[in-house]
Amino acid sequence: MVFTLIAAGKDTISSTLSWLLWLVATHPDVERKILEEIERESDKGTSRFLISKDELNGLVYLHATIYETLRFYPPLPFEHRCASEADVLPTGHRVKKGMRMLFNIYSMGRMEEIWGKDCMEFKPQRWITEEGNIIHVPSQKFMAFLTGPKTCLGKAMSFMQLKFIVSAILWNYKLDMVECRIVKPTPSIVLSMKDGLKMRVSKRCLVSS
Ligand code: HEM
Repeated sequence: MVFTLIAAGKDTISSTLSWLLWLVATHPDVERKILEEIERESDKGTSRFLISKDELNGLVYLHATIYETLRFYPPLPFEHRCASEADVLPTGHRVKKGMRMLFNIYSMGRMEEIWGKDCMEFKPQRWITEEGNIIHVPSQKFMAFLTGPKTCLGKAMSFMQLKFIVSAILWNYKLDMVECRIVKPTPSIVLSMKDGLKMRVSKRCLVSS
């Protein structure tokens, strides 16, 4: 069981981290908002190297940035399922018993019919209500963790891990792209970056002590 959890979480988390750090490095407005949020939500009296577990709940904008990263770059970009019974899909398509269906989660995250006209913009704000809470998006619309009875068991843990790691990295280090080169995914079971991600890492001067 422990092995299953580690295996299911390792590559998915590392894929999300790479895409998120690249997206943040190339969207300085998003980076600024994440840092302002950490500054606001973290305990001024403690070390800033790691944010505490309780403070993680306050990182709504970072939470939204993780959702937005997963919309564009789901670590598992394709999934398939087999129909246990004949059925008719909501689209009207007839499915025979035993028929295999492949669905493209990567494309679904970029479809105008699902996400609206600004579907190709990296906009964490789309996940936040006017009152500042995370918008609940049904899992049939946002499929990175899949939907139905075989959905990911590690979703909550993933957000916790990612918020811990990203807040610690971004608070302490500035990450810049080494050179202007095209970053693109490689077609594989886990969505990784073709040729990896090269970044320049420098110690960040804290906004305040
Ligand atoms: C961003 C991170 C993650 C994403 C996007 C993700 C996505 C998914 C997806 C799409 C599936 C369904 C696979 C299939 O049925 O073909 C799945 C299953 C699963 N995930 Fe995750 N996962 C993530 C992180 C994690 C972590 C950190 C853990 C464990 C701590 C975990 C545990 C599991 C387990 C146990 C299953 C199998 C569930 C079952 O078959 O009933 N996942 N995940």
